[in-house]
Amino acid sequence: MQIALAPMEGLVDDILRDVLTRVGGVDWCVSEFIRVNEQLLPVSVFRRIAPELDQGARTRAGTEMRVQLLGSDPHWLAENAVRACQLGAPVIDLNFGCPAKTVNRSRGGAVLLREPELLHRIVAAVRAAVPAAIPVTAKMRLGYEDSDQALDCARALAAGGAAQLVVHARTKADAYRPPAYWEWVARIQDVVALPVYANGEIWSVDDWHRCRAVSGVEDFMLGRGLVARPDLALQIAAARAGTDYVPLEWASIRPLLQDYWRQQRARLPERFAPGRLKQWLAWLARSYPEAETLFAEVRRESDCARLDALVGAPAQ
Ligand SMILES: Cc1cc2nc3c(=O)[nH]c(=O)nc-3n(C[C@H](O)[C@H](O)[C@H](O)COP(=O)(O)O)c2cc1C
Repeated sequence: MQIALAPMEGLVDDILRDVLTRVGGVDWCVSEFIRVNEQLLPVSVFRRIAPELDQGARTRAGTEMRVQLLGSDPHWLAENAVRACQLGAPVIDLNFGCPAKTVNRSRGGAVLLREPELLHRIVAAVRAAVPAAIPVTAKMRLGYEDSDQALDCARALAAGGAAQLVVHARTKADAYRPPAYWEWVARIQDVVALPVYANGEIWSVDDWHRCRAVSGVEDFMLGRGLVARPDLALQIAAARAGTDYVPLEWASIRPLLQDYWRQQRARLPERFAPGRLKQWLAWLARSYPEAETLFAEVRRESDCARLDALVGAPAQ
């Protein structure tokens, strides 16, 4: 079984990847998407979105970080994939699932799922351009309005040379509304010979048990569930191994939040750092009552020094 941390643009940046992968149980993670238009992006863009490239494409915990590209032009995706590889990307992941309006108006993300033939051309172009040793992988939703073409899309990605497929088991029209249709992961795995990961709505070990039973696959990608409960991957690994595991309590999570805040504060201007803190804390508040209390205290606070006092200093 492999467990991956999902790419989440605007939320799972390198700092959160650092903190979450240090908790453990995550086999690999992915950068936020790098938007590719009709140009070769400067090296600085890759370094900004995927700073781990400068440390062997690994988080501090040693977890592999893959680079995700999003776009619709096979040629320019291939050119930028080559650059990412030159900078050290161990895997190129292609995003065919982003539901954001701006992204889809300019033809990227989930809208491409209406055109399986284009999916094939994109993967094939990237596959042909990057070194043979670098896997090209894909992440897809089930479709745009409906899942009528889901199997065709998966087949097209496989035929184009994708080495692995993550299926976020919902259409663009479903947005993030539960449920996730894990049965579609099984249908997709039936028609392609590459490893398929199930993704969507795994918030707990119980969800994982059900997802595993319904999808039939053995590999999983966790997004919001892991952001809200940082040891979810460890909980799942223990459940799979049949070993005892005591879930982390807030006393163990709080130092992670403190470290996250310290890193965000060191990087961001004072007016942006509080937003980042509140964003993660809002997710943690779903799992830990103490985080809910802390969130209520910080939500209207924008002064970084006062937030330092509320969040507390990380133990050195
Ligand atoms: C805030 C946010 C940002 C996301 N950004 C990306 C992204 O950059 N690339 C991508 O492939 N998927 C992105 N996704 C989708 C997630 O990777 C994942 O497929 C989705 O959240 C479902 O999994 P979950 O239910 O475990 O969260 C994003 C999702 C959210 C909520």
